[in-house]
Amino acid sequence: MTALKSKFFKLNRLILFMALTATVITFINSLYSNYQVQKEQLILQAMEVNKAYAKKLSETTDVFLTASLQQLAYSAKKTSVKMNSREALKEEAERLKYQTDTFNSIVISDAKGIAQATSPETLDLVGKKLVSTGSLTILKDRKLSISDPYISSLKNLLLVISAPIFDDNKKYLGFLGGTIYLKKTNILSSILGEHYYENGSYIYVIDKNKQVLYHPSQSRIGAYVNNNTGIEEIVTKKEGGMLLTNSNGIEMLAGYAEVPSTGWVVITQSPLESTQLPLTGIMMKVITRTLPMAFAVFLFIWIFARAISRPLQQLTDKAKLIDSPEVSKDIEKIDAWYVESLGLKRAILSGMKLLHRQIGQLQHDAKTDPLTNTSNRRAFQLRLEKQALLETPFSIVALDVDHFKHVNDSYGHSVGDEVLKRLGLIMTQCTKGDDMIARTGGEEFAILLSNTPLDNAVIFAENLRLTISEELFKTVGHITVSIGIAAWPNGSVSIDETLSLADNALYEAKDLGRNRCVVTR
Ligand SMILES: Nc1nc2c(ncn2[C@@H]2O[C@H](COP(=O)(O)OP(=O)(O)OP(=O)(O)O)[C@@H](O)[C@H]2O)c(=O)[nH]1
Repeated sequence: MTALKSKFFKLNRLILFMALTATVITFINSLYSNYQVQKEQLILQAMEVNKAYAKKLSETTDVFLTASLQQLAYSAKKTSVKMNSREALKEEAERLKYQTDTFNSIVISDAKGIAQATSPETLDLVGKKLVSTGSLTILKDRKLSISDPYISSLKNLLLVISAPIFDDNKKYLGFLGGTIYLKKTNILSSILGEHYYENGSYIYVIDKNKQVLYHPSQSRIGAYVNNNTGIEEIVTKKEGGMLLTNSNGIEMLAGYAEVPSTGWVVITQSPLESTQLPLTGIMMKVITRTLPMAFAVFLFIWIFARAISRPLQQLTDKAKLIDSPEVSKDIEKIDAWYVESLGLKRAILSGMKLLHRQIGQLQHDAKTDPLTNTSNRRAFQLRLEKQALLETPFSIVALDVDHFKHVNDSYGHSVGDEVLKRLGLIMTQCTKGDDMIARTGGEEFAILLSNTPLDNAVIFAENLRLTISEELFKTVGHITVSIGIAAWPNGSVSIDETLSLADNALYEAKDLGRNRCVVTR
């Protein structure tokens, strides 16, 4: 990953992105499922309403047809004695026609199919033979019946509700028929037409042959329904609900129910689209009610995520300053409140501790002579530079073991080492905290006496020389040392020159016979 990318992908931003994505996805998902559920509910409801409505209308139609048949049957019984009087028959026809709005016209025929009376009279059929298919079927069947629709001799699309007329000896005398003109205002249109919905809903009635008996659009009456996707199921099942595409290609929710006395089917249909109209309003309500919660969830995730990221962010920031000695204290203060962050904090702290310890060890090693555990030449040089910087006065005591080669040669190198170690200890015991002892060569040492004037340094050096000469070294016995002393400041002499002056004094001490102190003033 490039540096640019890694800078962009900050934990805070990632968490914000995660919180936002989670909230938006949840919100959209909940909206979508709500939408689907509401849609299904609305469809189911509309379907149930249409089914119930179709059932109710089919029952109403059935009640009307049954009542009409009863009415005609009763009238036919009364008419049997009037068959010889056209006047009486005319009166009965008039009564049936005008007493109720049930029929568009009434025809009373004799057994041969000759019309004996009509109402209204304008039909102009009296005395004429009825030749329409409907009339011939009625004459043949001789029973209470409701005909299939047919086109009459007067070119009306009609159906006939008829009752046979028998005398007391069961002799067939003719029939009494009430017609319903399907394409004109009729009782069916009165029963069904007063029921209508808004939003493109409508009712229609078909017979067993899928021929339309009633439809709000008059041009459809008498036509056969063929290009409706659900019509086969409707005529087979006779009762139920379904989604279909009507003859105009519109998706409709249909409920349908059979009229038991005729086998007709009443169908109520409403456009699928109109049933979904309330959806927008419902969804708006869902959105306005869900949004505050979604916002609260987002806020909660964000705040919580920030709380999770905070200790990690702080640990990262502090870990960058790992070389600073103060940073451990800052890391200690970080509130690592959950297990992983606490583990990380502890790991960083112990890592830092280890690192500082190792750095300390390395620093110590870089400045220390491993044999005598005194400082080395490099550390001594740095100390001199510091003295110069702070302009603190000091004295240098340069010390060299006399005839050390003889020690090595006589007792071995390791005995010589032990002598050097012991010397280091003796010098340490003789100096103060602020002084520095360094091994500057094989058997050479230099001691920096801080804030010590030359006279005091001479006293110190003389004491040290005596202490060493009185010391009984293991295996070796007594040894002596030669010492050169110089002090700073000393006129225009530099600090480096001061060390050389001490060295020179030491060589002089050697030359003068060893085991002595020589001062450079
Ligand atoms: N055991 C031991 N010997 C060392 C060490 N460093 C240097 N020497 C020995 O110290 C001796 C120094 O010898 P020289 O330079 O001749 O000096 P000296 O014998 O002390 O004689 P003067 O200084 O003239 O009195 C040599 O034999 C070195 O091998 C060390 O770390 N351990």
